[in-house]
Amino acid sequence: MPMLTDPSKKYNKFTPSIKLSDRTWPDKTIDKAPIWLSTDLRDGNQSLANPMSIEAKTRFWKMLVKLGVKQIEAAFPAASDTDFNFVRSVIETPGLTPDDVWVQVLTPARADLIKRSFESVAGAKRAVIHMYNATSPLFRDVVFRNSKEDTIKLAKEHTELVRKLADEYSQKYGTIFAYEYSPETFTQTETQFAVEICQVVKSIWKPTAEVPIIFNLPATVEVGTPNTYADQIEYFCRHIGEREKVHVSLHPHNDRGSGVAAAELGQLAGADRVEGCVFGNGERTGNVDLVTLAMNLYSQGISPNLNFDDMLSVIDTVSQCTGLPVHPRHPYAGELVFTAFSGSHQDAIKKGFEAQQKRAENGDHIWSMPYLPIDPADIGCSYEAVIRVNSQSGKGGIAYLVKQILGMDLPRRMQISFYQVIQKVSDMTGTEISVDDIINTFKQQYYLEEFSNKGRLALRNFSLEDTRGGGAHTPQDASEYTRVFKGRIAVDGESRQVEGVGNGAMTALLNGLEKQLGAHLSVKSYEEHAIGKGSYVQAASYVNVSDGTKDYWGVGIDPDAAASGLKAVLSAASQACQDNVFPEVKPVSTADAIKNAAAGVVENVKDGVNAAVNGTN
Ligand SMILES: CC(=O)SCCNC(=O)CCNC(=O)[C@H](O)C(C)(C)COP(=O)(O)OP(=O)(O)OC[C@H]1O[C@@H](n2cnc3c(N)ncnc32)[C@H](O)[C@@H]1OP(=O)(O)O
Ligand SMILES: CC(C)C(=O)C(=O)O
Repeated sequence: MPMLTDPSKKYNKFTPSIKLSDRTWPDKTIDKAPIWLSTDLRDGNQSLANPMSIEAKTRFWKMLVKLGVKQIEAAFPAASDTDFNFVRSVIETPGLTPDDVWVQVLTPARADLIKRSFESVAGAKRAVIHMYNATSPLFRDVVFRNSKEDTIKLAKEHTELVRKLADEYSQKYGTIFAYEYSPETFTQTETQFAVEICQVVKSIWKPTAEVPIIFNLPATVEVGTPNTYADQIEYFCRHIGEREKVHVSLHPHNDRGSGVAAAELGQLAGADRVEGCVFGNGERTGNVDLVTLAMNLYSQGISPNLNFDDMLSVIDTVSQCTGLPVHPRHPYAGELVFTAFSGSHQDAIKKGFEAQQKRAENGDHIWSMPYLPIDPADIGCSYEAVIRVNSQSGKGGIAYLVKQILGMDLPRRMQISFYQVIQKVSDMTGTEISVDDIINTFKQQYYLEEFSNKGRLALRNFSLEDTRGGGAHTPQDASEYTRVFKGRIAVDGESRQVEGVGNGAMTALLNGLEKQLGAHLSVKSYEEHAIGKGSYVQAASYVNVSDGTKDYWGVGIDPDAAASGLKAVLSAASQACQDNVFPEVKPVSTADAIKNAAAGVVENVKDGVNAAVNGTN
């Protein structure tokens, strides 16, 4: 049937039975983690087309224990042998269940199923028996055909049985039992009635402050906005007696997509405990997502008491055990959630990382980063995944990747120039450009192959003479040249002797190139920084040269600062060759240029870069 133009003819607005006018939860904040209960192996399992095998459940169980979950609903043991045997296995297998972990099992209010559930936990150190029956008018009328009194009687009589069996089993096995009672469909139940039935249950169970009774108040189906849930929870917390002997527990489902909000407002309203599933698996749209809840706390500086520092392995385990993928946009865990494609985001993140690093050097480690609510490293993600490049990207993000991978901090104007190169590639392909592609393009553009200069013009060896102290040529005044460059430059692989003079190493080389190749290039700007530390330190040089009509950027890397500057000049000059700047050196395809240059490197390997660095030739 198509959607109705007037849905009011079919759907009633949800109206909660209570509405607090003096609610206090809106003014509260969450200051600590709740008690967590994972129901992945029960609610999460019952909703799968193919429920988990014992092996899958065991793998999941181990992961939950490792994450730090202390209460785990292992199964609905009366449902199947698999479920029953799994509970036996977590109790009997040495090392599977630490002493501080509670094994929880779910049962309906039916005597045979309660008995079977007790049999499943025989010998456990700590066990929570969780019993439920639906309490809302719809279920009372349609499913159970029960009055309110009948519903209370059902809960009362079966709680009596749970009490009796708990006493017997704890005497026999020394098990510490806790009791959880869920008025299923709580949010659609008259809240006063939910309190009434829970008072009766509590009077029979007789909890202590040491082992409180758990009243689990489920949004079995999420039918209202989270504020209505919070009102119901606050009302319940205010009216249930002996509050110190009660743990109020939330069990939100996500039918309206606000399960996380409901759980957070429910905690503001006084709840002590939250039941949910990792990545929000569960019936229909799922149970509330424990990862999001925990990481929301973490991002506020509150320890969730759960450890997601290896999120990728959690994703692997959960998706392999359930057969369900984790959405790429899933909060904190999806593969795209720390990724920025768009230029302005990348620019802000790059600046943010630089500022963060500076603050950290002064002892301030507080995370304050544009667009990234948490540090991806905290959940085991690498920074490389943060910035990815497509046609929406800008110079900042691309420069960030070059810096991350090659350690090269490009001058701002060079960032713009390289960005234009990448933009051409991305316009051509129309797809995302991988980090490898960016780095390869960078190396090709500036003739850097494994950091040796393999341009069309490549440095083989050189010496620099300082003429200030007398030497072969004595300058007449300070503006005159003070350097003489002598060296061998491979021009498309053919080694040529180049000699020139200038007031610095780079200008002397350019002077030599002009004499050899017949065109003048001048240096417009030059920057340099160190890469690496200690004995591995290298100099990275960036030079911008011009023939008077067009600018060319060049890059050089070398352990020797002078050699790195000279390589940068040749890297820029190699690009100028492509524009026919040197009459003698004709443009060739980039691939051919690299091939030629590489051949030249092999040919000249003996008098190669090492000699040049030492300035001995
Ligand atoms: C909101 C939740 O997620 S609750 C958990 C739900 N999970 C599951 O149901 C998974 C496991 N369930 C099962 O394996 C089976 O349903 C069993 C073993 C529990 C029961 O199986 P069956 O005896 O074949 O009954 P069936 O599944 O049809 O259950 C419906 C009966 O249980 C009754 N019932 C349902 N919930 C409860 C409850 N909480 N307490 C007591 N009786 C209940 C129904 O009224 C119905 O009774 P009727 O047969 O007299 O009309
Ligand atoms: C058994 C109860 C807690 C349940 O799963 C629900 O109401 O969703």
